[in-house]
Amino acid sequence: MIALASDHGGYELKQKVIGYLEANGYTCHDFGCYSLESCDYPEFGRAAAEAVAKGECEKGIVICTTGIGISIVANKVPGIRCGLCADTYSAKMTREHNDANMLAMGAGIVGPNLALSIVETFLNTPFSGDEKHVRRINKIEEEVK
Ligand SMILES: O=C(CO)[C@H](O)[C@H](O)[C@H](O)COP(=O)(O)O
Repeated sequence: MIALASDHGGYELKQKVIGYLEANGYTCHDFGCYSLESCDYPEFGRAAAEAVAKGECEKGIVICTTGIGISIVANKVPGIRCGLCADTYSAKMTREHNDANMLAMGAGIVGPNLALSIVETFLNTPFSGDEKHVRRINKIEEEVK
C-alpha cells in the first residue's frame, strides 16, 4: 500500500501518479486533498506520513507546488525520511543511501513524465544496506532527540 497526499498545487500530478501506480499493480491510499480547491498541505502530508510511520503503508509519496512544504511536514513525523526529488538520480540515491520511506515532489518543478520516472525509480531501488549508511540513518534519530 502506497500513501499519497497533496495540497491543491499537487492534486493533478497526484492523480496521475495514482493512475500510474494502480496500472502497475500498486494499491494506493489517498489521504487527500481531493480537489483543486485551495487547502493547507500540513494536514494531508501529516496523515500520509503517520500511515507510513505506523507501517500501515509501506511507502509514501507527497506532492505540493514545490514539494518543500509537504516534505517539511512529513519529515517532522518520527521515523520518516522523506526525500524531495526533482530528478531520478536523487530518487535512486535517497533509497540507496537514506533508505527514504517517503518521496516528495513539486508539481511546479517536475513535469508528469519526469515525475513518473522519479516514482518508478524510488519504488524500485532497494536500500544498499551498507554499514556506513545504516550508521548515518540511525544517527538521524539519535541526533535530533
Ligand atoms: O509549501 C509550499 C511552498 O514551499 C507548497 O508548494 C504549496 O503548494 C504552496 O505554498 C501553495 O501556494 P498557493 O499560493 O496557496 O497555491
